[in-house]
Amino acid sequence: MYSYLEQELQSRFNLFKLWQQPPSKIPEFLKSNQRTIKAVVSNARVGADAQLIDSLPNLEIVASFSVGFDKIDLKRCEEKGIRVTNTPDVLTDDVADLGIALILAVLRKICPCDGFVRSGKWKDGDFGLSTKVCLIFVKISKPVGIVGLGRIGSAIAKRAQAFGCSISYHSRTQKPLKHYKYYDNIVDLAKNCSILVVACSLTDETRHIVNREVIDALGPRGILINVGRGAHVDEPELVSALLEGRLAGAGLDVYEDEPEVPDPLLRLDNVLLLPHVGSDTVETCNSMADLVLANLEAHFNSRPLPTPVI
Ligand SMILES: O=CC(=O)O
Repeated sequence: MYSYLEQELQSRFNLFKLWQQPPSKIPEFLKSNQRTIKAVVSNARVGADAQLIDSLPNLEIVASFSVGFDKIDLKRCEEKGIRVTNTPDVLTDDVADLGIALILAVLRKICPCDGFVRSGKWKDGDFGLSTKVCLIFVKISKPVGIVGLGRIGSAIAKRAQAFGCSISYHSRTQKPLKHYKYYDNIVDLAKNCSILVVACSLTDETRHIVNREVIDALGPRGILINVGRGAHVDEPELVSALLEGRLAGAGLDVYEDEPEVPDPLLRLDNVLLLPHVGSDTVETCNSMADLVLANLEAHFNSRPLPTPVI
């Protein structure tokens, strides 16, 4: 629980600190407070499953401190007339910045370079070469491919363009953007790009959208960047492609079973691993917290919700 959000929740509402309960005590804790609790404040990692929703008969709203709501059982909320809110827009720039940081860091080998200097190896010789980000002046030029051209995907595209990259994308529908090339399937996108960036939301359709076929289409010179959700990628397939040299590298902020990270990835220096920090800046977390509070206040004062999901 983000401390500023906790403070504000405490000063404005009757706050039950579920996260401070040991897992074995949670059912009992919920049972003893079930009549009183009207709102759940959640986040990307915890969500709100059917069990939690069903255990709170007076629940009116789930306000998530996240843009993603893949761990919230929306169907159950809908059936029960429970409102759901998220925190879009305020985190777009941070996640897009991190996507670009991953591209730059993987291609230019920034972390291995840092390790090289710190370990004193520089005194024995130069580091070696890395890969150019802006391929526009190079014959092998291939665009940056973006999976999901929503808010975050578009912000990544804008930034990548500023680095001189051309942009291709795959999404459910084609956008009226003539400078970006659209592919109606992700395999064709992967075949025709050098860096594939996953930035879509996680749904039944996008779960494991990056499978073996997509990874092989991206190929041994390709880089995968994931700032979406771990479950967008078939992780064992990603690991074997990296180990077998069927993929050049990856930059990951998200994993299927966070905070678990597949062990072999920890030993690969062509992979950059971040601990799901896409939106974790002080400024953005404050804005996300304010949005959670604004949604709760609006709901309990019968005003329209600023950022409703349902
Ligand atoms: O992963 C972070 C979010 O969904 O906000």
